[in-house]
Amino acid sequence: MSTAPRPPLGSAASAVPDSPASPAPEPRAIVELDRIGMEFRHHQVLRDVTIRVPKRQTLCVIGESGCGKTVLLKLMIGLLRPTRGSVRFDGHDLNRLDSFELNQVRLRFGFLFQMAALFDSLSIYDNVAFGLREHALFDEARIRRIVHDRLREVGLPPGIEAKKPAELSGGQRKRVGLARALALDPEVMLYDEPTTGLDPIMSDVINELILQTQRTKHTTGIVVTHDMKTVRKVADRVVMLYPLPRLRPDEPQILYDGPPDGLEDHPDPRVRQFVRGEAGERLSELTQGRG
Ligand SMILES: Nc1ncnc2c1ncn2[C@@H]1O[C@H](COP(=O)(O)OP(=O)(O)OP(=O)(O)O)[C@@H](O)[C@H]1O
Repeated sequence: MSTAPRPPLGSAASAVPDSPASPAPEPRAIVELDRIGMEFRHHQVLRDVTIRVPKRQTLCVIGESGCGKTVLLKLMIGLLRPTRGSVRFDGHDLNRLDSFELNQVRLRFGFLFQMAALFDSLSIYDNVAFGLREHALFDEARIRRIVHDRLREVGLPPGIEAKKPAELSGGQRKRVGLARALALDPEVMLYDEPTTGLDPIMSDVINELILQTQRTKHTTGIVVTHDMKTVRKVADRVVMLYPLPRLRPDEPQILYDGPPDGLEDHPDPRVRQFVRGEAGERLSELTQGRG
């Protein structure tokens, strides 16, 4: 058995030369979900969902609580395997990768979790350095520079490095989480409800940082959010999912896929109600135990 280190996964699609006669190609998708179905012990959460995310796009995924948005993010990085359909990253079918290759793919993602998910017992410095050390890519002097730079980019002073997460505000913890997610220069950033629990000003700071990341680092962004201000500020495109229990079997689960400015006056009242935050029939449905 060979013990030689394997080269990093390359781009499968880039190996295909462009034909000079062919029309301008569609921007290449970096993340592709193709006819995904997802069930947990007979509880079906996603049905026949297809989403292609081109490089550098910022996609916001919206929809009622429980419709499967976080599951979608986990499928994209292979933390969950779909019951049906395929997930591809930069041309590679995640289902066909072994654990080494899947790890190589995950290195190309940054993930800002809902509650920032910092390690309480570690200092802020060690939290941001964690992934850099785990992957043993750099010496400590280089790690120190990267940690300083990332904390500065998210607007946190150097004095914060020695503190523990419990000493920080929610907004500061989110920014540390972002600094950590950006430490390895990811090509794709996944944000799971990045502004939940923050005041309006701090929410806007986080939205600005998402925009800044997209503009200066040219990352692809996938943002799961309930916050329509985030959608209006950062999205190039919006996908709205609907909870399966409230759909007919023949209805598509994606109610909307398009630019953010098409949401407000969309013909489907379920889309309009969601973006305007109107309860509509929901209160009576909930009181009748149908929600
Ligand atoms: N590992 C799991 N095992 C069993 N069920 C799961 C698992 N992960 C998610 N689910 C179920 O899948 C459904 C969708 O969950 P998900 O977290 O994706 O919803 P969401 O749209 O992100 O909701 P919210 O907006 O409230 O965060 C829920 O009913 C949840 O209970």
